[in-house]
Amino acid sequence: MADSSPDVVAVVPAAGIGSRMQTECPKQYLKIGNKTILEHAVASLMAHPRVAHVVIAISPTDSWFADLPLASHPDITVINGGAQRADSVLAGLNVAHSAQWVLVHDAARPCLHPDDLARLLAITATSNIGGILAAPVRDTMKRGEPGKNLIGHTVDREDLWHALTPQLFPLELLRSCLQRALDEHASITDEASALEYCGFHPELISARADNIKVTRPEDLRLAEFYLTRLTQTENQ
Ligand SMILES: Nc1ccn([C@@H]2O[C@H](COP(=O)(O)OP(=O)(O)OP(=O)(O)O)[C@@H](O)[C@H]2O)c(=O)n1
Ligand SMILES: C[C@](O)(CO)[C@H](O)COP(=O)(O)O
Repeated sequence: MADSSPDVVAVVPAAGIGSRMQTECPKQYLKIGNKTILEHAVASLMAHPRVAHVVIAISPTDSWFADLPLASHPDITVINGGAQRADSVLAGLNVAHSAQWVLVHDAARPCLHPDDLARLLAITATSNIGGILAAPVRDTMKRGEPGKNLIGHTVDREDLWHALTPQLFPLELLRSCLQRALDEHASITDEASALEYCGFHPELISARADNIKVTRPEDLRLAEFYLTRLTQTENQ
């Protein structure tokens, strides 16, 4: 029987402004059904019995979070995020004292399937480095700029993956790697890149491609479609 004791803390970076979404409010506060994208993302984590607590990093100027039921949830701590996503994550790690493992999940990813979360959490039984959910690249990959000619050669897509979230790591390992990477001004766009910067190689868990990060306007309807299908599957 897989361990289901609540031994994992989740950090949810939710301090972005969602500029690429071109909406009035930050995209994590856009609604799909009767909940915001942030609430869907947090609910997908709290549905697993091992997730004991969730730390949500919001912007210091956030004026939306206080109106959500999450704001008064006993298992949720809200803190101020930072200038970059990595700063927000580190701020969350710095208050997540009481856990051995930490899950980091984008507030902008509302469609996390419970099976993928369970498969990621299962690696705690065999790994001391951690791992990430990832989806295989499906298209031929090119390098270039819009309106200009393609650069160089087609990118070989063999072994090329889209890194998703959640990403799962030993709390102290992630905290130390992220702190060092930021102190040394490394380019960090996900938690795995901080571990890679420090010489570690997290496990890759092949996952569903419908765990999308709502980023551009056309993503909202797609996320709504995926969430509707996920809800129907769970109710069967
Ligand atoms: N300083 C920041 C920047 C981003 N994020 C969070 O990191 C996640 C992924 O980042 P992204 O999709 O880039 O969100 P934004 O930065 O808000 O989007 P944009 O780049 O379009 O402004 C989001 O949940 C976002 O809220 C954060 O916590 N702190
Ligand atoms: C963490 C992430 O979602 C993995 O793909 C991605 O790196 C976030 O990038 P963003 O530019 O902060 O959205």
